Amino acid sequence: MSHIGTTSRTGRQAPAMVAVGNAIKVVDLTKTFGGKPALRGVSFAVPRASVFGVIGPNGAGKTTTMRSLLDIIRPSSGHATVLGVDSRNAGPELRRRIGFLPGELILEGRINGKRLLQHYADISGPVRRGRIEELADRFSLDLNRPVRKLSKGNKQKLGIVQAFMHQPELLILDEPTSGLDPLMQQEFLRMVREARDAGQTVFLSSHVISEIQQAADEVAILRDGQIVKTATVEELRNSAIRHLRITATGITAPELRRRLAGLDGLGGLECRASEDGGAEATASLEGDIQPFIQAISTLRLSDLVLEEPDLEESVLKLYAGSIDGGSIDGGSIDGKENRHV
Ligand SMILES: Nc1ncnc2c1ncn2[C@@H]1O[C@H](COP(=O)(O)OP(=O)(O)OP(=O)(O)O)[C@@H](O)[C@H]1O
Repeated sequence: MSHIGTTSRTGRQAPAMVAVGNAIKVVDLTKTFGGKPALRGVSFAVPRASVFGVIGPNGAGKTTTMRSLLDIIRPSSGHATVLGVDSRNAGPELRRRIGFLPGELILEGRINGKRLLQHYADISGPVRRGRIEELADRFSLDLNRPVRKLSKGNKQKLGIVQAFMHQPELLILDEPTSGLDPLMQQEFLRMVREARDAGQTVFLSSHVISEIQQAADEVAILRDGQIVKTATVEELRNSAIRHLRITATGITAPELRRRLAGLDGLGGLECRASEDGGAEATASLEGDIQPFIQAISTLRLSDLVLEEPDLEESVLKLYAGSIDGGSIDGGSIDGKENRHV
């Protein structure tokens, strides 16, 4: 194990200490189903004790990536290492060190939640006494009801509890908040943060950008089996699109246009006369804000609005981008150079 710090007697539980190295490393993974590519050279690394989110539209390859990590499916080519073990050798020992929530949860319906979780605990445990009840309480989940009578959201909660209950070193969670109401989503995100703080690693997929933004340290955006971009949430935010509006006095609308037109990252520029006799401009701004700040520094501003970057808008733009247009990062592991979208 490449953890620094103490581990439990079994070595299974994650230490609440600093962790080093990668929990997951994927290099050039491809998967073809009946001649149709589902993954096309995906590479990324997930540092230990971090939260890594993968987002992408339907069919992007999120589930296929996760299944490859767990050896549920075999990749056509490429390589994946999970907790230091080749994913192709993912036997029961490795599985016990992982908590997995599949995207399509199929649960035995005839028994109640408690018995079902006890069954999973026997397989993937040990589970600390009282832990299951604590987690169920956090989700207001009734463990005495037969599983088949639970709503979709409550079944999802059971799935989350079984993934977290044995405090595995690595959590692989496919669309974990699907079916959860907003309060429960927040509870789930708290659990993810606590897991990371305890030294566990979380790899999760989502359609919900705001959720990834709240939970993840790093994000990979997957589309058509390729990673469009890997970035920290901060980097994504910095390269995101902001909307701005300025009002200046002592200047006409055409003059204001001349000052601003052609600035790096500025789009959709519209200038008009303002009510106070000056000029008003609205535009969107992508990336570095410094050239814009410099351009307006000599203006006499009466108003300036620079909105919070819209992560959703910039990610949707990435979804919609052209693969053949050369804008796709073939999956660099550090992903820090991938601003060209
Ligand atoms: N077992 C399979 N047999 C054939 N094709 C498959 C199989 N599993 C996945 N695919 C195909 O691989 C591609 C990627 O699917 P995958 O389920 O990984 O996407 P996803 O990003 O998880 O999508 P979603 O958000 O809808 O769950 C899709 O085109 C899908 O139809």
